[in-house]
Order: sequence, then structure tokens, then C-alpha cells
Amino acid sequence: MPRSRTLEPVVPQTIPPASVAVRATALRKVHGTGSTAVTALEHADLDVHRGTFTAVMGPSGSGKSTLVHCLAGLDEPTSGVVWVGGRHSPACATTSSPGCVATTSGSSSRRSTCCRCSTRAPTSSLPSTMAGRRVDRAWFDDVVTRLGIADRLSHLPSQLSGGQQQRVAIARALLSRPDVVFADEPTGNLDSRSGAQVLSMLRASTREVQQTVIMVTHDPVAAAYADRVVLLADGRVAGEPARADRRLGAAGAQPAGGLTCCGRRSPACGTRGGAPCRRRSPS
Ligand SMILES: Nc1ncnc2c1ncn2[C@@H]1O[C@H](COP(=O)(O)OP(=O)(O)OP(=O)(O)O)[C@@H](O)[C@H]1O
Repeated sequence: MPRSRTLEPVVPQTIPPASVAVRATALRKVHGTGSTAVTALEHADLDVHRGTFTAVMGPSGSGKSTLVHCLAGLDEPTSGVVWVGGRHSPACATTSSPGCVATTSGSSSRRSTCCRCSTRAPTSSLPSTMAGRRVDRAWFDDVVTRLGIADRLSHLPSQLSGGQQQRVAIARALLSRPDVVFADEPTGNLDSRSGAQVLSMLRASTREVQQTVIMVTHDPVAAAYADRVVLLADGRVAGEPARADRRLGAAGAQPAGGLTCCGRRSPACGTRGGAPCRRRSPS
């Protein structure tokens, strides 16, 4: 007599329309096994349209990083389907953590690149070719200027600050004009001015070269740059705040006038995962 076994639910595999850059259907991710298993995603569904900037927010542990890693192919879902550019997104052996920027491009959507890892390469200078293609010079100049690293291109990684390395990683992600950019707390190591440069650049890339950007953030100011905010709770998409609510949230997070930013990472600032504190302390 055949033994019974638990089957994962069958997920309908309808190819998304061309306007959808990334689709997750019934995504489930369980980290670990047995008594240590943690369900990070539980039936998460999401469509992200081409040329849009989406921020993923939610409480600590709600599954934001896991979602983006599964979408980017940096982690393998336990069940469910991910489509990137009309193809299934396979898992990549690379793992990443906040600060990672992963990209996928149409021609190579079966491969994700973790640009945080790329910054460990022995040279910091941004390449003149990426994936065998020469980088467009005007786009190169535009990206490095807007990210404020034009005068750092000949420096070794050891000669760059953490924030500059972070911006080099972001430049790498954007230079090859990938269809989709996945960013996990991309401004986590940056001061507010550099953070604004990065966020403006990410937003510009959706407007000017139709890239799709999906960014995990705890920071309502960062989220205010996005076209859309997706809230996660307990591994599910729990809703999307209306624009007016988001503006209020961002305004509430702005430092009060007459004070100076403490500039430290602090649990008191209400963020987690190393995001810089944006509160201001009395001067
Ligand atoms: N590699 C792992 N092994 C075991 N559990 C994990 C692993 N990665 C994440 N988890 C767990 O999965 C859940 C979701 O984690 P995830 O990092 O996706 O949440 P998050 O919303 O990004 O959190 P945070 O905002 O704190 O970074 C958490 O309970 C976390 O402890």
C-alpha cells in the first residue's frame, strides 16, 4: 500500500504579462528544518510592474529580506513560483545580507549578481565592460557623478569608506542597465546626503532607463522615494499604504529643526539591521 505524503499546494503557473517585471505567486520559504525551522514567507503574492520603484517595508522578521532574496534568485523558495522578466527565477548559490544589491537582466535573467560581493574584488575601479558588453560612457559618467564617486574611481576598496564602497556596489548594479535591481537596505551604511544621492539615482533609473527597482527598507524617508510601498507582516503581503499616509510617515521621520543628527546606529531610532539612526539629538 502506498505511503501517504504531504504535498505542497499546486501553484497556477500563468506567465505574467509583459508589463509585470517580477511576480511572486504563493511564495513560501522555510529556513532550516525540524525543531529549528522558521517559516519566513507564508503564501506571499506580489506583482511588480516594469519601470517602477517599490519599497518593501514591515516589522523586523516579517520576511522582507527573505522575499527579496527569493525574488532575486539569491535564495530558493520552499514552494511557490517566482517570475522575473517572464521566466522562472532560479536559485543562486550566493547568499546576501542587508546592503546587498542584486541585479537581473533580461538576457541573463537566469543569473543574479550580488554586487555587495563584487566589491570584495581586488580592484575598486568600475569596469569598462560588464557581462562582456561595453558600458555606455555617458551612462557611466552620469551614474558615478550622481552617486558622488566620480573622484574615487582609481581607488582600491581599502581606500574607500564603507559608504563609498556601498555606492560603488550600487553603481555596478546600475551600470549594465539590468531590467531589475533588488536592493536590501541600500542606504543602510550611508549618511543622509549619500543616501539621498542613491535613492534619487534608483528613482531616476526607473524613470530614465525603465529599470525596475525593489528595495527593502526600514526607513520611511527612503520609502518616500518609491512609487509604491508594500508592507509585509508575518511573511505575507499585508497591504500598501496610500501615498498621503506615506507622506505623513516620511514627514514624521524627518529630523526636527534646530537639532543635529546623532549619526549613530541606535536601537532607539526604531530601525534594525544596522540602519543609520535618523533621529536628531539636541545640539
Ligand atoms: N538563514 C536563516 N536561517 C534561519 N532563519 C532565518 C534565516 N534567515 C532568516 N530567518 C528567519 O526568517 C524570518 C524572516 O527573516 P528576514 O530576514 O526575511 O526578515 P526581515 O523582515 O528582513 O527582518 P529585518 O527587518 O530584521 O532584517 C526571521 O524570523 C528570521 O529569523
